[in-house]
Amino acid sequence: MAQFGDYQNEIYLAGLGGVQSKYPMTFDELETRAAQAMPPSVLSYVAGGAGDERTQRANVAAFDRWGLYPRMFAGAAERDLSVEVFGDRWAAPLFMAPIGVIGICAQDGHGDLATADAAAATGVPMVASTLTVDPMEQVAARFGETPGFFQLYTPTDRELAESLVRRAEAAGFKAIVVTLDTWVTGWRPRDLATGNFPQLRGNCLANYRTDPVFLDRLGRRPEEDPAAAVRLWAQLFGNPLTWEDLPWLRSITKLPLVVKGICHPDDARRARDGGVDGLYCSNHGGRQANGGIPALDVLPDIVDAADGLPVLFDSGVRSGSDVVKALALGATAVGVGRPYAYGLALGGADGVVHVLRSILAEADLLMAVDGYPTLADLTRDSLRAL
Ligand SMILES: Cc1cc2nc3c(=O)[nH]c(=O)nc-3n(C[C@H](O)[C@H](O)[C@H](O)COP(=O)(O)O)c2cc1C
Ligand SMILES: CCCCCCC(=O)C(=O)O
Repeated sequence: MAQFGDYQNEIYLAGLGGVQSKYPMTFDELETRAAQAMPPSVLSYVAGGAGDERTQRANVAAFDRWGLYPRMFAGAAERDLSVEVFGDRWAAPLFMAPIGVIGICAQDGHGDLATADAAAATGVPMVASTLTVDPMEQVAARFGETPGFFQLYTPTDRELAESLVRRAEAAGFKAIVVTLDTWVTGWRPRDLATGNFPQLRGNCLANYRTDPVFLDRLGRRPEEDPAAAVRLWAQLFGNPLTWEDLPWLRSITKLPLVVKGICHPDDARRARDGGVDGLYCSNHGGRQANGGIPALDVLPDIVDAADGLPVLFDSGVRSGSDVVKALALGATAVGVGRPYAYGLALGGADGVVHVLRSILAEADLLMAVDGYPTLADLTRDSLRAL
């Protein structure tokens, strides 16, 4: 049985490692090299966060407060990391978190498609943002056998929202992830300094530009009047949802519905009672609210409140050992964010594949070394607070 840890041998055999390694072997090196490769405004968009980025750093530091107990005589020669999520069996409990405008991270500007190619190559699902450079149908067509989710930024115009969801269903996405924490962008000093938001907005409209309801609202094709398309931005993006909207969201799709941004157990319970199929514990990587709580710290409370519903998690995941810790704290599957954007900037689809395979290999080898052959073996008792 092939194991994710086999990537270690592949790296040795292919000579990908060493001082002049083709790809970085640590997150720090990945970030440094990506920073050299990315245009400054794209780097500020990806790397930056809210305020002085305290929460962003705290997300990462939270993982250091947990240690995994090594267990002996566990015979973990073979590991099974597979997990069932909404009826599909994933080879590993890892997915790519939605990254809006990811297209611009690739050198050819089509990073959405390259990310989808990486999903197809690795079996690691992509959650495709509403805000893509290429339309969702083209993204989904590249997934191959790998399932993909569609992340919805809910437009104020409900008919437009419903149209996006219908298209996601038709394109074969397997779940709808509604992001709740970003109906307006937070205070992001790096983006303010580079002034890149107008350019970003112009680059993420593919799903709207190809939408029949949007085109109907516009009256003519956006190519004929790009300024009008941009003026419509406020209606596309700025919808402060309330609990009153949940029954409507639930009603517009038969696909599994997941709500992203859940970091309080009361919200988790209320969403569960409102009929969602999954909770997504995330503080948006500290990009939205500064001075908050690391997402990992609230994960166990969300898992308890979920009462058996799947809980997706992201924010601060930088390595395979981070993935293992989040799983031990109860996550059903763990999302990688910034690291794969950096992989994309460095090496296109190949770069993303390397980042994902490295994270999976580290997680797998850690489970081998520390004696956890299956995900079921990883529990809160596997961890010790440091
Ligand atoms: C450049 C960038 C763009 C993002 N765009 C979206 C988005 O369109 N939709 C969404 O739900 N989350 C978005 N996120 C948040 C990610 O899904 C995820 O929550 C975050 O990256 C986790 O933090 P980390 O990357 O530091 O681990 C974005 C994150 C980054 C870095
Ligand atoms: C004008 C681009 C806004 C992009 C918002 C995407 C996002 O969620 C993020 O965190 O950035």
